[in-house]
Amino acid sequence: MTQEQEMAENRRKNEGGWTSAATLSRALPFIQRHAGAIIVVKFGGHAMSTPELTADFARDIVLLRQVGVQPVVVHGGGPQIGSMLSRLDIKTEFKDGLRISDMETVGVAEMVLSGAINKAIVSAINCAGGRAVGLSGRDARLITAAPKAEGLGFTGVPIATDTRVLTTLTDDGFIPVVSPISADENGDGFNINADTAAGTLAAALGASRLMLMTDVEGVMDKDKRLLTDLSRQDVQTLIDDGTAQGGMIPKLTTAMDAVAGGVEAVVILDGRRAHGLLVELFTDEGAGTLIHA
Ligand SMILES: Nc1ncnc2c1ncn2[C@@H]1O[C@H](COP(=O)(O)OP(=O)(O)O)[C@@H](O)[C@H]1O
Ligand SMILES: CC(=O)N[C@@H](CCC(=O)OP(=O)(O)O)C(=O)O
Repeated sequence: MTQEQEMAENRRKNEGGWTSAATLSRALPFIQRHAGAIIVVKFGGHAMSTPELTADFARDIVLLRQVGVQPVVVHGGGPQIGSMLSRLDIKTEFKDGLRISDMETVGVAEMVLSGAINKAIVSAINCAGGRAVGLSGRDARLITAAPKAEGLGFTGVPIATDTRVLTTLTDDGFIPVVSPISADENGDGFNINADTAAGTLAAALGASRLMLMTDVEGVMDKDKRLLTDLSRQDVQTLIDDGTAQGGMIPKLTTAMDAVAGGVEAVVILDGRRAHGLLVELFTDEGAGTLIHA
């Protein structure tokens, strides 16, 4: 068969094309529902473990923007900070999922997050045809930080936000990409957990959804079965009875605070699998664990 004959034959059959068109058409009511909405997407350090996953993520974000959603990306990079600290021979410890950060550690965290990772995500989104702008909690006083607790050094929490820089960007079609490193009133840098920063910004922006992309399918019960739907009370129980541990704790407290702060729903989903964002937003079934008020 010549190439022309093959193309003609494919056009006659084209089963795949009709299936794709049907999928697109079924997405229409979902696209209409989310058009104009602000959706904060937290991209975790584990979820960006390969360039392919980052590229797939970037395409999904650009697609969201293309269909009228206003995505705001907040990123982590815990494993990447960990490997830089070990290359520099600096020991690191966690308490309840948060890195205990002295001045040297927060310096490394800022270099890795606001430098390398932020720019890699911005680049990936721009290569996918978007207009991404990288910034951190420091920029335009987006997030003002304070110490989380006595003895945790420069491990911070957000105490105030000024989201005007984000709305200025989203109103003009840009996609903000935010590193969670922030400063206090004196300009001292603080290491804020990326889930916490994303939750605070989602509430401050009045986002309709907060999507936390991680390295598990979602929240698991004691038998490692995926929990698909949780109320705030259910989430509290999972923390109290020890079902949720380590990095899942800041995710769940963030989810509870975000829904209490007016975010309609928080979704914890698998960032290791391509297109989870689209499955969650544009299909009936959704993906991962949905947490609501
Ligand atoms: N009940 C639970 N369900 C799912 N994951 C849990 C649970 N308890 C603890 N975890 C851990 O939380 C991790 C996700 O948090 P974290 O490592 O901080 O991810 P990220 O880098 O994406 O923010 C999972 O890999 C898992 O090991
Ligand atoms: C205080 C604190 O724990 N900060 C985090 C910031 C990065 C982060 O949250 O990254 P992931 O989302 O990939 O875990 C850290 O130093 O690891």
